Amino acid sequence: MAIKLSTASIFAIVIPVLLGLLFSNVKVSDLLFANPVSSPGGLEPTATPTTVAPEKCKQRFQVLFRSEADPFANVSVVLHQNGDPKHCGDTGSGSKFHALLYQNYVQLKDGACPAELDKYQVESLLTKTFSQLISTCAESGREDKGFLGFCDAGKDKTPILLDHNHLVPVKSELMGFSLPCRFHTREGLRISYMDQLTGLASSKPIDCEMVDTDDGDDANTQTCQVVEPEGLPSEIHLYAVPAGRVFMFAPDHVGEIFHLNHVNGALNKPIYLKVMSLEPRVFDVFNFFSREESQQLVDKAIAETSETHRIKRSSTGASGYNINSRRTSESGFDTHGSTSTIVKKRCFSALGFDEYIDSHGDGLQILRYNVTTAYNSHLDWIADNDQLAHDYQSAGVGGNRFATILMYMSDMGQEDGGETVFPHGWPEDLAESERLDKKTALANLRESPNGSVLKEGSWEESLVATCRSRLAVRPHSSRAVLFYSQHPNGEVDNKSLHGACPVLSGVKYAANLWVWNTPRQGFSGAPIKEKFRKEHENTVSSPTVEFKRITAVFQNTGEHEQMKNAKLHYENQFWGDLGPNDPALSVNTYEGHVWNIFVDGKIVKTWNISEKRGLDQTFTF
Ligand SMILES: O=C(O)CCC(=O)C(=O)O
Ligand SMILES: [Fe+2]
Repeated sequence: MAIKLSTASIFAIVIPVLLGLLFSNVKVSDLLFANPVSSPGGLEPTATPTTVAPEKCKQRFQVLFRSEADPFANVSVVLHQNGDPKHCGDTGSGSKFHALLYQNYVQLKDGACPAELDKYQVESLLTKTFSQLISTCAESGREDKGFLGFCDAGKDKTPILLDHNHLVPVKSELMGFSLPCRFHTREGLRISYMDQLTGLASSKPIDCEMVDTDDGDDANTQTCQVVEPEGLPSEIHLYAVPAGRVFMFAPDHVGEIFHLNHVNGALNKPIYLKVMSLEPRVFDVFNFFSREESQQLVDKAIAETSETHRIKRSSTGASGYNINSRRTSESGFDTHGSTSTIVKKRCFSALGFDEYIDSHGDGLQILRYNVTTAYNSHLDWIADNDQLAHDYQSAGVGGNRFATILMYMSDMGQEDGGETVFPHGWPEDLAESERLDKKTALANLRESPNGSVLKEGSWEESLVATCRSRLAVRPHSSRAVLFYSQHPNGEVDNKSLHGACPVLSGVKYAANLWVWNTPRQGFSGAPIKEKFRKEHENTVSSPTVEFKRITAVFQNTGEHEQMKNAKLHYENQFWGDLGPNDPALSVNTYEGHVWNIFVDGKIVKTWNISEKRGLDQTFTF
């Protein structure tokens, strides 16, 4: 097939080559945004690709789909914007979609028709084809940019993820070069190969019916009985995730089931979700982890002795070890235990990640609540602070927590307390007329035998009243819940407010994983605020370079009165107290790490670790 280049596309290729020569020290990642004259496409080697014969091209295309026939002949691909249960457009059935995909495939490498496509090429191809067929999936307010404008929200709204430089930009007359979307199924599976689409077009997704289980041994009190689907689908639903964003489930109604048959949960059973609330988005997670795993996590947490990881009174906030009277629980971290590693990886798969990225999650936090202890309502999304280099503005290019998976490791009875409450949500299984108001709930509590453990008029007592009138999830060993702290566009979801209800009897153990939309603060690739960027460019380590381990010792000499409340932090993560009477703190660290001294929540001293100072370094102040 002859390839015609329009004048516009010739300019689009030639001009970037010239610019590339002029600005050869400009990073590719700085260029990868919708801008017709600055694309990495132009920086690629200019050797002419070998064009293959049309017959061979066709064959290769069929192999990519593992299908000689058009898999979409009777199937329409229905497109959704990330997190939105309503669709925004569709391809219609018939040969148009397949034919256009072929045309774009041929153009993808200027007629070279690669025998294999990586996931980024697949995404680029799909983005381009959908943009040509569907005009209704634009971002509101930017309708003129069409679907491409949805996928590439622009430099100020696209966080740079670790694989940013792998993205294959889409060339178009409208946007020049723009970033592609990613595509996931309703259940979160990322489309990385064309034949996945063939599979989706040739069988309906497995569905399930909820039935009560009597084994009582794992996951939850209900289980999902697979309902074998009959016939062929007439639609495939795909969820388009803009560049730089993360997949989020798109719940439509309370009680709806998401059967994640691509994610192996506890005891090799597929995980499934049941929608508990739409605002906030809260899901009951079934088959997520087993009682055995739950016991292993508790045992390890109890046995942990290291100061930074052992279970102790919980702290709050983005930085520092700050005891807060509104969080009276105890907690510790399990960052590298074998069960915790398995569970963390499972969390990522369940959330729609196709790979585990350690820096997108905090360590698994193990929580313990004794009688009366609780965590008052809060957001897991971290509020920003001008002093911090990390950019927490997830609606822009920043990174923050976007999802929490909370796992329960104790069975709490109806009167035992310890639920997780969502004060903006409503009990999922109660008719409106049966809901309790807060006042009645408080009166009932005061009359109940467990009510007397809390002080009258305390915030804990008031929280119990909220717990008994709003959506509250009761802990049940090996039950898990998922909720989102962000909207799909990265804006904080204030309705995700939640709290841990006071325990009224027994002990509650739970574990949570906070998952971030970018690498979290202090890690390579984490977003840094503009004003701190220069400083960081010289210090942040590249993930591909091996560094030597450095032992650094920090000590307060006691000479400076203003340092009497000094606290050592790795970036903004609390490490230990460093008052004049505290022992020196010795840490293992690496080139490029940044250690800070905080006094009263403010950074007063910073050290950038450099190998040049040797492998044993001492810092006194
Ligand atoms: O323990 C719970 O139920 C909730 C814990 C929580 O929200 C947290 O640790 O951030
Ligand atoms: Fe929380």
